[in-house]
Amino acid sequence: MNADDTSKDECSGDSSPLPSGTVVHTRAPAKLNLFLELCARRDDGFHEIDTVMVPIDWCDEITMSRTSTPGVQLSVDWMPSKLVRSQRLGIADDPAAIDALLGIPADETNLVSRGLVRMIQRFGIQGGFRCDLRKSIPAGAGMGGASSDAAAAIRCAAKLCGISAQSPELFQICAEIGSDVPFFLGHGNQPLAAARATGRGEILNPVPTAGPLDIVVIYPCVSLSTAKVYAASQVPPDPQAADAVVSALALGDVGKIGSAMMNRLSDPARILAPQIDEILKSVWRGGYRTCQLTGSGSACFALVNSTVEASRLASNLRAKFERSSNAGCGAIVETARTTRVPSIVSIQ
Ligand SMILES: C[C@](O)(CO)[C@H](O)COP(=O)(O)OP(=O)(O)OC[C@H]1O[C@@H](n2ccc(N)nc2=O)[C@H](O)[C@@H]1O
Ligand SMILES: Nc1ncnc2c1ncn2[C@@H]1O[C@H](COP(=O)(O)OP(=O)(O)OP(=O)(O)O)[C@@H](O)[C@H]1O
Repeated sequence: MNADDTSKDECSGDSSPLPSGTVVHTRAPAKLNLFLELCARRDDGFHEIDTVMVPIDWCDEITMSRTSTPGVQLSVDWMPSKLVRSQRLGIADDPAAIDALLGIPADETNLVSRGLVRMIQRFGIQGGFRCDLRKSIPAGAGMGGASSDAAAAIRCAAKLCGISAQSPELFQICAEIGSDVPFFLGHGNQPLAAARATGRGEILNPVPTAGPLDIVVIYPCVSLSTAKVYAASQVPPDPQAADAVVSALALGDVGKIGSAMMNRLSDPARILAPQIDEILKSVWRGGYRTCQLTGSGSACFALVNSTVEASRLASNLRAKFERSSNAGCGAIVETARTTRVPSIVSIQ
């Protein structure tokens, strides 16, 4: 997926209800946190944070249509299949691990369902939606998969029902569903290549970038609870600011970005999941100090200088961390590039 996938009409807000039977499709990109600081613990159980996020072209896919039947009919599957994913993770013969890592709810607890139910209620939409969600983004990885899916489904519903993509209610619904969700809506009329988020993560300021960044993502065979990682974290006495990362992003200077990167949730996540510690130390020993945890984990990522370097690092890390099936938990290593959100909502 590249930046051109951002639809112009999606940004112009031209909307009228689509004919009955129309099917729309969009991608839901993952995100990485180049910087994440804890500024304070709030009385409502959340933290004031200062974070810089970039969307990447590792995406889930959503296909949606309206139904005359009220409610949300949701199907969830993995790309290319749950079996292939379990084999790549080395858990094909471990039903408990498959459930823990690949078990995605298809009921009202799925953030896609939560978002669509709120759309139906907030806009008095007649009937309901059918949504087919095809997963690629690992869950419990700190990559914003569920949040991105929710924002993508909300944008598809808006397109189907002739609701402007700029309607403030869309942002409100996203902010109600989760702290990461508003980021995936983009920012006003402009596609978003990077954002600095404060509050609990819902207050967004676009960050200028010099162009796409090349990345290697390593997802270990473990799913981490965001709430548990935050609960195990400490607010520092002197929180760092994201200004250095923001300036380096504008320059597109990978070395400068790398030396300004930081994630305050890394230490608690490494204690909760020692696999993360093993991966980080191994990649750092390989000379990639730009490698760090994203969000609340468990995935880690390294910034590199080119797609060639990304391919080379990824093949080295696959040899080290990926297992054949049934050889015990491994990891999934993928190259990626930063992109922009939201992606186009296309009519099938
Ligand atoms: C770690 C990040 O992914 C970084 O982008 C986000 O801060 C988390 O965003 P998210 O997964 O959408 O989180 P939410 O679903 O809103 O909150 C899940 C739980 O994480 C904790 N949480 C989340 C956000 C925040 N600013 N402070 C918190 O302490 C709270 O215990 C909350 O109940
Ligand atoms: N659409 C969805 N995709 C994946 N998981 C979902 C979805 N809806 C609800 N979930 C549940 O939410 C849990 C967390 O999923 P995920 O990690 O993708 O969420 P997130 O909060 O957006 O991302 P992050 O890991 O950055 O916090 C999953 O383990 C799953 O049980």
